[in-house]
Amino acid sequence: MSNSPPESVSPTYCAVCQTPAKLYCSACKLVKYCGAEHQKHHWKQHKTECRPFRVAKDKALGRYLKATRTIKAGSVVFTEMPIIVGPKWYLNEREEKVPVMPCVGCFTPCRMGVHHCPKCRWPTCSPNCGGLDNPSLHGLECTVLMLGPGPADSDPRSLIDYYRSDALVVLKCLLLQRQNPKKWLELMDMQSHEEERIGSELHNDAEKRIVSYLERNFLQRLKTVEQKQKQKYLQEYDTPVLHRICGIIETNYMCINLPSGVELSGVYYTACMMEHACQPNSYFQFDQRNGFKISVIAGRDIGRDEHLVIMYSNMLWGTQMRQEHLALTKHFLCKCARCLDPTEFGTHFSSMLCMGDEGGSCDGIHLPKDPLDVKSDWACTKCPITISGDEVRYILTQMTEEVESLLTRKPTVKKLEGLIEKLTKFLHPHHYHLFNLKHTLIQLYGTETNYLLKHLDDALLNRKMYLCEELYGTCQKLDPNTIRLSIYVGIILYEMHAVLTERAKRLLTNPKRSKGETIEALSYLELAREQLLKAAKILEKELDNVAGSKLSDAVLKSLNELDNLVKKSDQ
Ligand SMILES: C[S@@+](CC[C@H](N)C(=O)[O-])C[C@H]1O[C@@H](n2cnc3c(N)ncnc32)[C@H](O)[C@@H]1O
Repeated sequence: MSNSPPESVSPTYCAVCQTPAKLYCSACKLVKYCGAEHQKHHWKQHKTECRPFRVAKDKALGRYLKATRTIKAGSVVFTEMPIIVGPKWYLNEREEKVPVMPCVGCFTPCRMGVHHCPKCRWPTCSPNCGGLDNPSLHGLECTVLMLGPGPADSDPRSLIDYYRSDALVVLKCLLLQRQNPKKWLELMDMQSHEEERIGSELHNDAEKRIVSYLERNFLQRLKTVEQKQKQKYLQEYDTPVLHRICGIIETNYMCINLPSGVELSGVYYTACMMEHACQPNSYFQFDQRNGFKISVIAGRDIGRDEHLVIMYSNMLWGTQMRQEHLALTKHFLCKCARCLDPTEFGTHFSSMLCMGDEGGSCDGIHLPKDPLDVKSDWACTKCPITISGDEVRYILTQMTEEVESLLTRKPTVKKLEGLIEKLTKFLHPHHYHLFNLKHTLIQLYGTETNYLLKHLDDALLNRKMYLCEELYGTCQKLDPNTIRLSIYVGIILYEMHAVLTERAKRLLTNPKRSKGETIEALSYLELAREQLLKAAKILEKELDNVAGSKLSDAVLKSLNELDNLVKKSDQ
C-alpha cells in the first residue's frame, strides 16, 4: 500500500467503510482504504479485480494507461464491457452502394427491403430476430426509429439513403441517457476533439452523414412528440451534443471484425484510453458471445511504468500517410520511435532512390530531413541533391493510384512483375508500395494457372523464396512481436513452407536420388514444418476473423499433408 496519490485519480473513500481514504492499493492505485486493516480485509475480493495498470494523464497525451507492475507477454491485462457497439462508423465506397446492412437485432448481414422489424420497418435478418425486443440491442432505438417517414421509394438508392446504419451508432449513444445513465456519463467524459473538429472536413461530413440525417428523420419528430406529451423522452439531443458524440466516436472507436465478415464499431471507456504508437505493445480481442467484452492483451513483456500502447493507424503505411491519418482523425502528431526515424527502424519503408542530377546517377537514398513534417525536403544520403516534399507527394500519389488500380483489378504475375520493375527504379526495394505488390506476388507464384508451384522452374521458386524472406525481414523490424501483422506474416510463412515442400518433393520424386539428397529433402520438410508451426502460433489470436481462421485452416491442413509426406518418404 502507498500513500502517494496517483497522478489522475481523485481521492475518494475507503472501499470497505466509505470513510475518507488516505491510502491506495500500491499495485493498481485505483482502490483506496482508510487504513492497512481494511486493505487486508478487502484483499480477498480485490486481488481478482486489482489491475496491473493505472490511468495517468499528461499534457501531450491526455489520459493514458501506465503499467504498475511487470506484465507478461500473452497475459490479459484487463477486460471490459463496451459502452456501445453498433454498425460500422465509415462505410466504404462499395458499402455505400449496396442495399445491405447488419440486421438491427443481431448484426447478421441482411438485404434491405426483404425482412424488417414489424414496428419500425428497419432491415432485419428475419421478422422474428431475437434482438428486436432486447432493449440493449434494438428495443429502445426502435421507439425513435418508428417516428421516421420511411424510405422515399422501394428502389435500392432510396433504401440506402434512408437506412443509414452508421447513424444508428450515434442514436444508440443518445439512448444511453435512458438505458444506462452511468455509461452515458462515461461516454460524455471521453475525448471528442469537438473544438478542433469545427469547420473541418470531418465535421462537415458528420453534419451531412449523421447529424442532419438524424434530426430531419427522427429527432425533430421526437421533439414534436415530447411537446405534445409534455414529457421529455431524452434530455439531450441538440446539434452540439450530436456533433460531440460524432467526435467521441471518431476519436475512440475500435473496429470489431465478426466471423461473418461484418465490421462493427465499439467504444470502451478504459480500453479507449490507451495511447497510440506505431509499434504497439498490446492488442485486443472481442468476445461476441459475451456482449462484445474486450480483452486487452500484452503483445510482449511490458515493464513497470511502461505505457500500454496500441496502434490506431495502419502499420503498412509510410510515415507521411500515418501522420496525415492521425492528424486528420485523431488530431495529434505522433512522435513515436518509428515516426522519428527517417528509415523507419531501418526498413526504408518510405525511402526513395536518388536519381542523381542530369550529369550522372547516384546510388544514394532520399530520406525526409524532418520525418514529422509532411512538407519537409528530402535529402540524398550520398549527394547534395534534395527534392521538395511536394514533389515526393506528387510522385507517391501517382504511384498509389497505379498500385491500387492494379491490386483491385485481378492482378497477375506478369503485371505485378512489370510494375515492380518500374517502381524499383525509383523506390527503395523495401518501400511500402513494393511491399504491397510483392506480398500479392508471393501468393500468385504457385497458384496462378501458368505459375503453378510444380511448374515453376528453380529460378522462379528461388525468387518466390527470396521475396518471402525480404518481406519477412521487413515485418520483423516493423512489428518484432507480430502484434499487428499476424495475417501478413502468417501468409509469408505459409508461402515459405510451400517453396520448401516443393523443393523436397522435387528431390523425393527422383527414384535415383542419393542418400544425401534424401537427407536434404527431409531437412526441407523439417524447415517447412517449422514455418507452419510458427504461422499456426501467430494466427491463434486471429481465429475470430474470416481471414485469420481461413488461413489457420490452410496451415493446419498443410501440417497434416506434410506429416504424410514425411511418413511416405520414410517408407
Ligand atoms: C482514444 S483517445 C485516448 C484517450 C485520450 N488521451 C483521453 O484523454 O481520453 C485518442 C486521443 O488521445 C491522444 N493521443 C493518443 N495517442 C497519442 C500520442 N501518441 N501522441 C499524442 N496524443 C495522443 C489524442 O488526443 C487522441 O486523439
